[in-house]
Amino acid sequence: MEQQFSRIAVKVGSNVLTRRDGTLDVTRMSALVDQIAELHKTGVEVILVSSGAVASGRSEVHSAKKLDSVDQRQLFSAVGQAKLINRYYELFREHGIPVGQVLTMKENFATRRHYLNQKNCMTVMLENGVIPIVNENDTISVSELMFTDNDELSGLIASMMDAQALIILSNIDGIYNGSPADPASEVIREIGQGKDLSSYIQTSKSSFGRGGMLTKTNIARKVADEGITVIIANGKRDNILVDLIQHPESTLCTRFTPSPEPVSSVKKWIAHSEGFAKGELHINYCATELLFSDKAVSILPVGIIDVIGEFEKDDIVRIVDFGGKPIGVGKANCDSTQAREAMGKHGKKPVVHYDYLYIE
Ligand SMILES: Nc1ncnc2c1ncn2[C@@H]1O[C@H](COP(=O)(O)OP(=O)(O)O)[C@@H](O)[C@H]1O
Ligand SMILES: N[C@@H](CCC(=O)OP(=O)(O)O)C(=O)O
Repeated sequence: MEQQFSRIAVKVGSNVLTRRDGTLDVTRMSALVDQIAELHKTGVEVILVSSGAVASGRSEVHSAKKLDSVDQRQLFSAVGQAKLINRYYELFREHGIPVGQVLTMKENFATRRHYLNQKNCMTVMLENGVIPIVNENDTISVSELMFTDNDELSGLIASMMDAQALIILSNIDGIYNGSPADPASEVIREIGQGKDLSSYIQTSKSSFGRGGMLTKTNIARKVADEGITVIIANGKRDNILVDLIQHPESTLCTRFTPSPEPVSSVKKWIAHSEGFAKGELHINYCATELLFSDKAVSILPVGIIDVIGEFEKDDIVRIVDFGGKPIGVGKANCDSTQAREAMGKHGKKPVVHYDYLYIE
């Protein structure tokens, strides 16, 4: 049977991999590994983004003194990640598939150079038949250096690796159109572009999860807007991965319709760089109108009314419209002093070139 996708990213949430008492659910892991191995053997390249380090370390160490939340996370993840990757290594070895560990953090996506280094690492792994198993490096990513959760990380990875699909496996069948606990609620099967889901999403999270359904939904929409199919499905259901790929019509899940327009690799990087912005370019009404038209336009000094913050050439800057609303991000073509000097003037070089501009 012809398969729809040749490269996918699969994100497995903590709750899929852990039992209620917080111990690692090796039976579930084994079932997921069997499915990934089956897809791998049919020629689908899989990048696995796996949570579960903290959850699996929790049962291994019992500290004599009370630990604060940062110490706990660092201790449990250091122990738990070793346990997790060891299990994966053994399970994939039974299928004759080599795996490699990629531990990363938010900062590694901030500069284009680090970004491309990571991309190269995973590309060379895939080219050599190695399945990358990615997780956040929880031992050193604390507070503002942390990803919201691994859903955010999986979105960045799917985008960076030009995956055709991102499958987010949680402990729920998809996004419900009401409280998941309400029997009248149903799974929304397809979510088109521009659909606002905020009224459906409860703030509740599963017991070991970090971000909840809201981050999943936000990240899913952003990634789908880059032309990548995003699927949210239940990782606790038997054979879910294989069914999603081989029987997409009859398998329960929520699917985000991907944008039909391809987005360039550099624009994908910029799209996910909002959190690294070093400054702001405030633009006038006319420039805002032009940015939302069909034309490919750059941010020219003549349309800039204010430059906030200090930034260097190639830093990420936020684009703010005439009403003070952030509307996008871009890579600066000059530093903030040069931008201020050129502001409001005609005939000057773009401060952000169209190729390095992402408007939301
Ligand atoms: N409308 C909704 N549809 C589905 N799940 C929802 C909804 N609103 C809130 N949730 C909650 O989101 C949880 C999944 O998010 P999360 O706890 O982050 O999981 P994971 O650990 O897999 O990342 C579900 O278990 C559910 O309790
Ligand atoms: N890096 C953490 C993942 C935490 C996290 O984001 O969990 P989840 O919300 O279940 O995807 C770990 O491995 O425990």
